[in-house]
Amino acid sequence: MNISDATFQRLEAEFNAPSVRNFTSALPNRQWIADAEAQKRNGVNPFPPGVVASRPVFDIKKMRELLDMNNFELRDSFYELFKNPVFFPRYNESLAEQRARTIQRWRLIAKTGVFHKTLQNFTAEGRQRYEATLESVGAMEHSMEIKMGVHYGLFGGTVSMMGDDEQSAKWAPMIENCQMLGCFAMTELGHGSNVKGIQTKAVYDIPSQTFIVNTPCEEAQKYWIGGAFQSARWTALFAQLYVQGVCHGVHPFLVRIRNEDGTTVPGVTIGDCGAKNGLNGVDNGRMWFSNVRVPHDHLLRRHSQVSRDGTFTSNFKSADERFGASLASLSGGRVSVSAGSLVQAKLALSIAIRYGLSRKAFGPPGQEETRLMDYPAYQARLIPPLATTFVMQLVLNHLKAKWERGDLGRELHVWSSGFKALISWHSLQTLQEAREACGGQGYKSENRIGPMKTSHDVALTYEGDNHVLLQAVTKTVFSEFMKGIQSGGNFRGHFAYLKDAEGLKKMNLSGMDPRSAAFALTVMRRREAALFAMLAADLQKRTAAGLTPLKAFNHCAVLVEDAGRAHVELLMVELFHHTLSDLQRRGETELADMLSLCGALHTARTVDEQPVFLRCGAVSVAEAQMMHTNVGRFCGTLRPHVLTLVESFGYPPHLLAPIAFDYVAHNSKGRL
Ligand SMILES: Cc1cc2nc3c(=O)[nH]c(=O)nc-3n(C[C@H](O)[C@H](O)[C@H](O)COP(=O)(O)OP(=O)(O)OC[C@H]3O[C@@H](n4cnc5c(N)ncnc54)[C@H](O)[C@@H]3O)c2cc1C
Repeated sequence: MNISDATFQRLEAEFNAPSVRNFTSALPNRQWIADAEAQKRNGVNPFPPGVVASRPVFDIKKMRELLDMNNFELRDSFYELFKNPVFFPRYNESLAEQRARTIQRWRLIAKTGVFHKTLQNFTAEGRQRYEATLESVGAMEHSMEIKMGVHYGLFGGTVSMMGDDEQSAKWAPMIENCQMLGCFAMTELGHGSNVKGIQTKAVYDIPSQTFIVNTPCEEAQKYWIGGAFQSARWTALFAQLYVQGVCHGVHPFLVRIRNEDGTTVPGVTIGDCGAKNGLNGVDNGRMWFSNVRVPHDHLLRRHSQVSRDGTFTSNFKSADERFGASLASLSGGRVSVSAGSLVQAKLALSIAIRYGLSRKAFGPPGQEETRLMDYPAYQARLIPPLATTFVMQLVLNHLKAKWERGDLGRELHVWSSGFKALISWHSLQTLQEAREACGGQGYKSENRIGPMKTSHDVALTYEGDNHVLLQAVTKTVFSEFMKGIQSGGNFRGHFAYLKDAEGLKKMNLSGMDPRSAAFALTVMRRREAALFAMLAADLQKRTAAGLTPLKAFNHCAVLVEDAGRAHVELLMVELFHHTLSDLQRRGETELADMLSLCGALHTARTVDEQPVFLRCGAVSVAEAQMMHTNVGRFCGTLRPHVLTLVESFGYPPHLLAPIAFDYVAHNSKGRL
């Protein structure tokens, strides 16, 4: 595929930052990479000095393939591309330089042609290639991943999935090859989480057969729109659709915001969101619309249509159903954010664990100091997040497969909302722990963890604020639970396990194998059952006292979120054990054994960290104590394997950091 060279030539001129064009901004010393690669050429794996990897008890390559699922060569080809100096990390650049560099990098990535046919028809192969590309790019730099995710995933995904076949066929190829550069304008200053309440208006004007778009008040300005401030020429705009005086709710439109020369079109005003805590390679902008005329065939009409003479029709009966269907097709954004989040956690763990293996502190008098990783207290900080990262990656792979198959049902909404919330929280917590685990070195930008942490932070907010997402999960599955209650205990589907609620209570955890599926499912089901029952009772009490169902729900919001988390963590355990049984069935016992240890540590840690298990009676004090002991026990069991485990993430030395190798040589006087 030819990428639109004209687009990138124009953009590079517009984002003109001389230091970027001429590569003059200071580059950190990169000798450590040459050293690591030289070691590799000599047949020695580039580990930190003095670190001897234990003999792998599983096949590292197979583990990587299990985690990455597909496109292994493509991922490696991107890692090679990132050896080009354009991709070298630079720190302390100005906002203009960071934005310019992102454009420069985008051109080189787009030029590979990797996005060809990722939007047209949305085949599983195309989606896998797209996800693999974004994950690889995210390992190099998070801004770049988000910049491309907004253009191809959010803008392109909206046009191709919410446009009908004709619209998709017309525009998707031009989005893939960057002839049409776009952004995604949903959020407004006054409405972010509550997108149903956005105020931008699109009124159908019968005589001119156009939609007239207006920003009626300051709260309705479009806000945070990635790419809007400089690069985008088009936007997928979300607005309340009015036809013949009737509001039909939120609808998507393809709207031109700039001419190809970069000037804004009449009626559109664009401002900068300015410097952010991270992701400064992305030019987030604000937009106001004043009587902007949008052609009739630019309403993206897969779900709703307006005839030229002003008759509104829809495939769905109510505005709520239409809105739900629109959001379902946007679940891909949450899939990408979850995958991108785990990339950051995997990199941070790869760096911090290698450092913890080589760095020594304190020790017996007169003897060699002890390696950090040999302190149980240190292990307890890095090994549980490592185990959870493996569990979450395998769980996320089920979600990715569902999305790639085009399975857009209610389950996709629940999984993508819940997994995005828990995975992004997990990754941020892991980045913080990894930063601290590297001490002062963790605070140096060149060691990557700090910049990754600040850039990743917003993953908790965009594509749905995590708290709001957990509430949405509970709202969606609670009715299923209530059906079981109202039928006198005839629970179905996910809640079928409650048909034997008494048996669940009687299970004796201390007599079970903590690596088994039965053990993890018992603990997680007990919590979910208890919290959903508490929620039902609480809601019933409040509605009986005269509150409306909505008010009652809001009064129980803390319990609602706890129940949502309980549901998602149970789903995760179910899916994880599904993968384990599959591995066992295929005879991959080495992988399954290692992963079952990770699963057992993940379960023990989940219970140990959350008092809600004790509070709701899901575990007894003795069982909570057993879980606590299990955390330490499994950390010790996994300790010899931590290096091979992070090796299986597959990141080459140049995507790690100096402290992952010989941090003393890197900081020597000779390298000043
Ligand atoms: C860097 C960045 C890039 C972005 N890119 C885009 C983009 O390209 N396009 C786009 O359309 N949008 C974009 N967004 C917007 C993003 O999706 C919104 O910020 C997000 O949906 C949250 O909305 P908000 O900021 O208005 O927060 P609010 O909705 O105001 O939430 C603020 C707080 O209130 C809490 N809260 C809200 N409702 C409830 C409730 N019912 N109960 C309890 N607590 C509640 C939330 O948990 C949150 O902590 C971006 C945002 C950022 C920061």
